[in-house]
Amino acid sequence: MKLSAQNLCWSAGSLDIVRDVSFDVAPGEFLGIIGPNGSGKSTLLSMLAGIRKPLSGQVLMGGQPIRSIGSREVARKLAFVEQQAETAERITARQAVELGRTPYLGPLSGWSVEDDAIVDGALENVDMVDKAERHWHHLSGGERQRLHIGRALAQQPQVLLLDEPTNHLDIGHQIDLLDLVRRQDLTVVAALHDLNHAAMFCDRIAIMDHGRLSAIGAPEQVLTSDMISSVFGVDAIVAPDEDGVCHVRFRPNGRKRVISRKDDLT
Ligand SMILES: Nc1ncnc2c1ncn2[C@@H]1O[C@H](COP(=O)(O)OP(=O)(O)OP(=O)(O)O)[C@@H](O)[C@H]1O
Repeated sequence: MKLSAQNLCWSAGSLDIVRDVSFDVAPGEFLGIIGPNGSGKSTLLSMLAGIRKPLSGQVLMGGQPIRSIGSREVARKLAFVEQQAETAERITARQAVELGRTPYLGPLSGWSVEDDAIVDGALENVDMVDKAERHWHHLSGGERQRLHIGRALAQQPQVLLLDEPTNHLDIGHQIDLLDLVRRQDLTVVAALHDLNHAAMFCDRIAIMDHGRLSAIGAPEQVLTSDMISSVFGVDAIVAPDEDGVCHVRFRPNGRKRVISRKDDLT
C-alpha cells in the first residue's frame, strides 16, 4: 500500500519541528529515515501514523487521507512501533503479541484458531516462542522490543512504521529484525541511527536535518561523505563493500575537527 507525506508541517509553539516534508513510499518499499537527534524523525513518524495531527499538509494511505479513515480501519492497515512503546505490565509475552489482533475482534468476530496461528507465527518471527509465557516485567529491554515488533506483525498491516526498532537489540537480533522486516511484503518506514544498517536494508533513505527533508534517494545516492559531514558533523569515508552495498567508515576525529574549525572562527 502506498503511503504519501504531503507538505507536512508541525510546530511546538514558535518552534518549527517538521518543515514542509513531502515524499511517497511505494507499496512494498522500505524507506529508512536518518538524521541527528532532534531532527524531527519521531514527529514525522507520528504524523505518518495518524497519531499527531499535522499543522498543515496531509498523509495519504492508499491514496486516501489518513484522517478520513476510521481508527479501527487504520489499525488493520498500519502498525506503528514507537520508540518508548510501553505495555501494561501484568501480561505475558504472548498476550502482548495477542494485542495485535485487537482491530480484528468484535462482538461478531471473537478470538479464533486463526488468531492463535497468527500470534504463533509472529512469536516465531521475533524469536520469542520459548519465552511466550514469561511475564512482561521479567523480560529484558531487547525481548520487549522484539515483542513490540511481534505485536505489530500480528496486526497483519500493509504499512509498518518503526521508530528506532533496533534499540536495545544485540547485533544478531538487530540484523535478524531488519532482515525480517525487509522480507515482509510491507510498505515500511523506519527511523534508524545506524547508517550502515540503513544502507544494507533500505531501498531508499530520507535524511532529516533540522525538521527538513534534506535528501531522499537510494543509499548510494544520499550516503555521501559530504552529507555525513554537513548533517552529522562527522568525517566519514563512504565506499561500496564487496557486495556493492555502500559502507560508511567513520573517522574518530571528525566531530572534534568540526568543532575546532568553528572555534577558529570565533
Ligand atoms: N510536544 C513537543 N513539545 C515541544 N517540543 C517537542 C515536542 N515534541 C517534539 N519536540 C521537539 O522536537 C524536536 C524533534 O523531536 P523528535 O523526537 O521528532 O526528534 P528525533 O529526530 O526523533 O530525535 P531522536 O533521534 O533523538 O529520537 C526535538 O527538539 C524535541 O524536543
